[in-house]
Amino acid sequence: MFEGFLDQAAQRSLVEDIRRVVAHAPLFTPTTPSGKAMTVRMTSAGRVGWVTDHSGYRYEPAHPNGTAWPPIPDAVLEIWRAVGSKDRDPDSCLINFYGEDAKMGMHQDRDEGDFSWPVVSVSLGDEALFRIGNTTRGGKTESLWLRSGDVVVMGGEARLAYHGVDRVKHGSSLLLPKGGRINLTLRVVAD
Ligand SMILES: O=C(O)CCC(=O)C(=O)O
Ligand SMILES: [Fe+2]
Repeated sequence: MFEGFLDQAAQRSLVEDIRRVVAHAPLFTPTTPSGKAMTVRMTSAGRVGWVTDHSGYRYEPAHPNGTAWPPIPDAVLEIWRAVGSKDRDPDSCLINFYGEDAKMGMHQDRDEGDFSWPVVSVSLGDEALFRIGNTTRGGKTESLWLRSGDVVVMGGEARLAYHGVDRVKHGSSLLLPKGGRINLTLRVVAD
């Protein structure tokens, strides 16, 4: 965990980059394979983007509306190169938006083809209570508040750790005028 990795100016600039991505690839409400709407809204940048619907969890080369995902902004790639890997760039940047009452249940990130690459996560906006456990469901977990500008790397042992977001403290940051939290997750998909 890199606390306060991004300064205010870097955070504001990233928000502008994300606004440009969202202008091309609008946020959508994903549904789980069992048909339940998730509470986060999401979109992606990169060669492929993560989607979920009745057909399952997977990476797709296009947004559900049929258009190609926009490229990953350079400033986002720079974060990956600094803390993730210099050997290759990520294929995908998932953009999660947490409004009031949004959360994310405990899960593993395992739709990628190669778990030797880390997952890099960037938090912007409202504070979130992040929970991380073991590589098997259940057991002891650890909770930490992720604040705007924090960067988390899930690699090695932690790459397949169960994790989730229990809650977001709405209005705890001034970065986004209407409140809310943006989380970026960078991943090598490798297939
Ligand atoms: O919002 C977060 O901090 C975590 C997001 C996450 O785990 C995911 O998108 O897979
Ligand atoms: Fe995840």
